[in-house]
Amino acid sequence: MDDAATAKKERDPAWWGRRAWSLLSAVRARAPLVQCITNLVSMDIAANALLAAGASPAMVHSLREVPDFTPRCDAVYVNVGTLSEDWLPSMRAAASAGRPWVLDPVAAAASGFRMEACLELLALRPAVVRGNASEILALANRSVAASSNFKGADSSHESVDALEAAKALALSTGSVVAVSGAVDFITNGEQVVGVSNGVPMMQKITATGCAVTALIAAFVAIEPSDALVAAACALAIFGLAGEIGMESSKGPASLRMHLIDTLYCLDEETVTSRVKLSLRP
Ligand SMILES: Nc1ncnc2c1ncn2[C@@H]1O[C@H](COP(=O)(O)OP(=O)(O)O)[C@@H](O)[C@H]1O
Ligand SMILES: Cc1ncsc1CCOP(=O)(O)O
Ligand SMILES: [Mg+2]
Repeated sequence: MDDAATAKKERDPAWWGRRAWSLLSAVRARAPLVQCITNLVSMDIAANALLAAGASPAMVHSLREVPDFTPRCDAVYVNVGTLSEDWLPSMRAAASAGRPWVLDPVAAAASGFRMEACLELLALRPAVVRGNASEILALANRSVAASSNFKGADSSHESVDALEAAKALALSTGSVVAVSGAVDFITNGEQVVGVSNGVPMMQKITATGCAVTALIAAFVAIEPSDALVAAACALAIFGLAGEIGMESSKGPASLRMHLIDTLYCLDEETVTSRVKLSLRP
């Protein structure tokens, strides 16, 4: 049996269930410190998602604090959602501080300034870049939106539309690329993992994408040598929390609350039996 066939056989649903549970358990046990340089919209939900999962969020943005603070962090999370010229130097410095870090390229195609910033940050080799399909397509094509269906921070594409772009971006950058959507795809350019947890209502809560990227940073802090598995398991756990949270929710506001509560309460039986991850052919 060749390596790919062996990996596929080992990574059956039970294997993924055990991995997802062991990474969530390790986050709870070790409470990784995650520096977040994230947009103003997402700060609350990203910090609360990290806390509910067991990590320690710190929204520390000042360039002057990076030399003292960032080296003490277990991971760094950079998100360009409300990018300004003032924040970019802190993002560069934190990304260059030698800690594992992840990038969320919110609305990458919104402007030349934002696209250039994202490409510059990508060149600093994040362990993972997680975006929606439109963001990953724009980054792979290095293109600022021209079309009338551009929706800013929201996606106007399905995740599957960006799968080939994600693989190409992963190969050209050396980062793991995660495309979120109805099915999340996570790839290092060679292997592709699909995650089928989640509910459509998650798109109706602002900054759920930002929050799941923060969670990816916490999982990467625990498993820096396997960012593909860390990112896939974080997406599955977050999606599962959304799925279970939806059972008690009437709409986006109550889902936001129940998702965070569920993230806090997830147990081994629920995680191992309900995460839906698979290695794609
Ligand atoms: N149609 C969907 N069905 C199930 N889960 C979804 C769907 N769309 C998004 N999600 C989930 O919502 C979260 C945010 O993803 P997404 O909306 O794609 O990101 P963004 O907020 O950056 O646009 C992810 O966990 C993703 O899996
Ligand atoms: C609405 C908005 N505007 C700038 S950042 C932001 C939040 C985007 O969050 P997400 O990418 O998770 O939808
Ligand atoms: Mg987003």
